[in-house]
Amino acid sequence: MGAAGPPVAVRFSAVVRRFGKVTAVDGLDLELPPGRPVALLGRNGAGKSTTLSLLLGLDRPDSGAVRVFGRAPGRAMRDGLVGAMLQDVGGVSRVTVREVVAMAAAAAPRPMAAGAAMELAGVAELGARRVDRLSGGQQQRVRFALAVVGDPLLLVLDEPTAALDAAARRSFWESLRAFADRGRTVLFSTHYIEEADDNADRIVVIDRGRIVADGSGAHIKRSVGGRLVSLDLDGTDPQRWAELPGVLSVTVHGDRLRLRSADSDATVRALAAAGAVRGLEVSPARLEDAFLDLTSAKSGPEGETR
Ligand SMILES: Nc1ncnc2c1ncn2[C@@H]1O[C@H](COP(=O)(O)OP(=O)(O)OP(=O)(O)O)[C@@H](O)[C@H]1O
Repeated sequence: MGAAGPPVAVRFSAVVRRFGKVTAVDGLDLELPPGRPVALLGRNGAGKSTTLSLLLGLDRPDSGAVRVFGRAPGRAMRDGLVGAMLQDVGGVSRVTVREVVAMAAAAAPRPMAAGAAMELAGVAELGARRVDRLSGGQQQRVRFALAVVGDPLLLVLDEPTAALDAAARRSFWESLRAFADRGRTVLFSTHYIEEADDNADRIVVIDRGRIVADGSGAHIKRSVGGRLVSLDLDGTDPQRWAELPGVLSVTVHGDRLRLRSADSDATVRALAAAGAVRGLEVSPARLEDAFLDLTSAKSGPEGETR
């Protein structure tokens, strides 16, 4: 922890992690200042879980370094600075919610009251219930209570809402924001850009183990930019449109062709000249489009990715 300015919560320096031929994390440089919710966004297999495992000291990089509040990840965990909610946490049987949260509190160096963690997670009224008899959504909330009861400075969550329905998601994010409002750093992974945009101040987009965008939702949208020109597929190879003026990328969604364009007027003129105007629409690029563009195997010309 340096004397100048606040300490960095998380620092990845040139981190590489390979599994056989797969490079799951590919030279990752990332710095998170304390006190903000940050989303790690990427599609399946992008390297999110591996990144979080390295951060938690559950795995080690092949090269590069990971530091959490200036300490080795394992040390930071043992010092109670980090709380985690991972994807595959085995169920606990026979104990009640209150018991399991109290046990976790007893194991932490400087916990909050078990009741406070249950309150924060929205499981205060489930205290006397057996954990193994709760619904999936309720169990997820208990896991959240277990992750926060140590009152960690950094909370790490791997796809925390994967198994939740819409209502459970909403209340989960409320709990998470309430925790972040205590000035804690929160890093969560997700597949969903809307979820990232709604619940994080900063979105780090990762693809093939590399950061392809980093900033607010608005920043990411701007950095991808452009407008979306969509039209009905005409049965020809979509690739033929990749070379049209302005076109940054070409994707196919159902029976629609989507061209993201830096100059939609020029793209539309070229399409019209080629007689391809069926169902033509021009719209601003949405956040979802930006994400797809950043992370889908590019079918158009390689775009600037940062
Ligand atoms: N223990 C492992 N052994 C072999 N390959 C692995 C291992 N862990 C991860 N990988 C591979 O590394 C890549 C990144 O996986 P990772 O689980 O980090 O991605 P992810 O972004 O978390 O994906 P998801 O959203 O599906 O959980 C994938 O290609 C995956 O198959």
